[in-house]
Amino acid sequence: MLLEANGSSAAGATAGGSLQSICYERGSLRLLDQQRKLPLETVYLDVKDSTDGWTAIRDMVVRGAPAIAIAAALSLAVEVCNHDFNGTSEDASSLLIKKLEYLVSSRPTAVNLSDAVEKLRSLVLKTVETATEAKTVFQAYIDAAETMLIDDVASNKAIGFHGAKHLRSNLEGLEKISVLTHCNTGSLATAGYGTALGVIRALQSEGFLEKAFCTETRPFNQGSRLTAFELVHDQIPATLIADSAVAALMKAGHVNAVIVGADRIAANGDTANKIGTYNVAIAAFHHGIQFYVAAPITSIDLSISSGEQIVIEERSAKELLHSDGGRGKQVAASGISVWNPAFDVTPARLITAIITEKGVIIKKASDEAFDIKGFIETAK
Ligand SMILES: CSC[C@H]1O[C@H](OP(=O)(O)O)[C@H](O)[C@@H]1O
Repeated sequence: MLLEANGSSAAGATAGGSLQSICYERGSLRLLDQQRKLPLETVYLDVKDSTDGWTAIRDMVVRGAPAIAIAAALSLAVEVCNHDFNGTSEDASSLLIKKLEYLVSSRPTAVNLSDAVEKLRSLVLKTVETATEAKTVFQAYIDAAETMLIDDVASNKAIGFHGAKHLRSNLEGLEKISVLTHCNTGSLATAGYGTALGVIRALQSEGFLEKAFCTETRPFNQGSRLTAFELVHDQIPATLIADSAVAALMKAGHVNAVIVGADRIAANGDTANKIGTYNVAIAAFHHGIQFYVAAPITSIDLSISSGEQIVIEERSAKELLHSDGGRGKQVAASGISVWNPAFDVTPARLITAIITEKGVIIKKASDEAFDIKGFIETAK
């Protein structure tokens, strides 16, 4: 059961004054409850084990493709760190793999979770080949899970660097640019700094950002509750708009580029992201506005050839029937049916380029699809 940590932290600012959704030290994991109204309600929940981790991910206490993967891995790390275990190294391996397979069932669309689980599973199987004690297997697992937390921030800063550099060279003639983003892809969706919001942070730090526009991102309101909070916290010039105002803002000439995150990118570049992203991409295409996806390589799923194969999570009707992403008062009439997909797929032909920590993936002029496999092979 998720318990509120005694005494919530200051308004979300933790290590180094930056916002963090994941507060971890060996043996202890606390997650910022992102169902709440940030920054008015800043509550951290204690996560004691993988069951708490699964619940926190399913309930979107923690959300965001990279953050989901890291929270899952660390929830199991605190479980094995704090529980006595009397089995063999083989027993430890079996326990970890069983718990990892359970964690991956918490949310289906973001590939980062299954990617992290597969990497950790392989590490456990390799470790147990030579380990003579259970604690050796557990220690290797904990070290690997902690490394994911550390590596993610560095990855996001590299995404920010490559993204800002690419936009500055591809939006020549503009002293500063205004960028629109959808959902939340910042420190509250990752281990810190963010992906698409990381590019916005990099543009701001280089003096190239005029303004960031963020959409509310109904029905969970990641934009109005989370992205607006991050932008205000970092004193980045920003304006919040309704999802339905995107096309009008573009038509008025206020948007120079769009940058969004990703939950799963297929081998051809088709990208699953928060519901509403496809709408934004169509509007950008109609208005001749560059549309960028920013994501770590761990968001790429080369096992699927196109977005048709991406499983789209459908969430509770309550998120639409009630206010505040489902936690508030009822607003829609009882008896109305609801369709509430949490993601949609933007076809590669509507995406200008994909910004990763290894560099920017572009299409050959005439192509509608990306050669992502080729990029990854050369980026190694
Ligand atoms: C860097 S976060 C990537 C991605 O995850 C978000 O989904 P959710 O809030 O449901 O976890 C959103 O699609 C972001 O773009």
